[in-house]
Amino acid sequence: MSCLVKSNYSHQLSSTAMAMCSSFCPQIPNQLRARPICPFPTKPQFTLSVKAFSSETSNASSKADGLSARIGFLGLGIMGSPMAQNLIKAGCDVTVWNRTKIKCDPLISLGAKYKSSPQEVAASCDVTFAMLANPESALEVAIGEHGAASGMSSGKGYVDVSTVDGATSKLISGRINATGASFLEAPVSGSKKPAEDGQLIFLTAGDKSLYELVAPLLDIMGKSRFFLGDVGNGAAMKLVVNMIMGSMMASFSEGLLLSEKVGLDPSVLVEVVSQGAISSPMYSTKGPSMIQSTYPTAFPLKHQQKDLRLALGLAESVSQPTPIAAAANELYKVAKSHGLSDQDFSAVIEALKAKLQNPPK
Ligand SMILES: NC(=O)C1=CN([C@@H]2O[C@H](COP(=O)(O)OP(=O)(O)OC[C@H]3O[C@@H](n4cnc5c(N)ncnc54)[C@H](OP(=O)(O)O)[C@@H]3O)[C@@H](O)[C@H]2O)C=CC1
Ligand SMILES: O=CC(=O)O
Repeated sequence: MSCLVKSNYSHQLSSTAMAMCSSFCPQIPNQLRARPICPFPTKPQFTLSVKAFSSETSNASSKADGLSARIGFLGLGIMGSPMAQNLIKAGCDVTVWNRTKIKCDPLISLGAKYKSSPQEVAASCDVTFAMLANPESALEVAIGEHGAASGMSSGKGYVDVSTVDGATSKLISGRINATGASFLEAPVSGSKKPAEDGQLIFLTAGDKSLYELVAPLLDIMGKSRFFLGDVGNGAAMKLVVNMIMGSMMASFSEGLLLSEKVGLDPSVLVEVVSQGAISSPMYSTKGPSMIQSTYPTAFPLKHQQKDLRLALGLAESVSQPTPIAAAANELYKVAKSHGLSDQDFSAVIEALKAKLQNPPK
């Protein structure tokens, strides 16, 4: 396993690193170049890999001359839109597709190209990212009719950043590899704001060469990246992290409601929690709106429940007891059944309120 973190690097990029960064994103503005957005290791290992993406030219030097990698982005929801936007703002050549076409428009106005199917995006790009809702949509977009796989071929790369289970990821990987292309799973930890701020954490696994090749792009969208080995390990890491997060939010919800019931001010609870050993940015950012019973969506509740469901499946596959996550999952299911799927996952607190626990007959 290896991990690279933006802040671990010197803010002064080596000239080689800058040249490599430029080969992907030739128009990175100077103010971004001054920041450590392309934190290469001191020994860049990209020269040969860059050639692999250069489908219109066969030598790396012409690539460095400005024939930048063409990047596809499939899925422009809460996460995909800001991620693609950061690539565009960094000067990358980005082609977008989204099932609901209108969500492409803001990115097209920023300079993105548009293609009308995942197949066309993959066919016209060197590396294609996909950020989709769940295993079903990730499969449909990757290997369904007019899916990305049908536009892939040797020398191209497919990077799935959606949160799915390992079996889904392996299925997609197999179909992508069968075209001669490379596959990397790279689910992200971090929500809407980290996506906007380029502060995501990438949990990658699969083709190491592709990982190294797209590292400068991951560094535009994120603050750190882990390479975890074989396909399935990135998905598993993401599901374990989100299993913990879902349980934490359910427990926090119980605490907020209990504090209020016994006459305490839940805002003070949020403050106390924020100063102690269980402090988490999640509690301090979401606590105040939860107290107001408002749940502006950053991470949709339906996705958190999907992640708990997939994590429970993962746990079952290795006979690992996870009773706390199982209980939390039931709460998210209750919340979903009351129409809260598209609210932020902090709306799980509603499932603990008497009116939802004992709905009127
Ligand atoms: N939001 C967050 O905080 C985080 C989310 N994630 C994960 O990232 C992924 C995306 O999340 P997020 O952006 O929040 O989700 P959204 O619900 O905002 O976006 C989902 C995307 O998937 C597309 N989609 C859904 N079903 C299909 C389908 N059948 N065919 C084609 N496209 C489809 C949607 O297209 P359309 O616009 O047409 O509906 C949209 O582009 C999920 O796996 C989630 O678990 C990971 C980290 C944080
Ligand atoms: O998957 C959600 C997140 O915040 O990470």
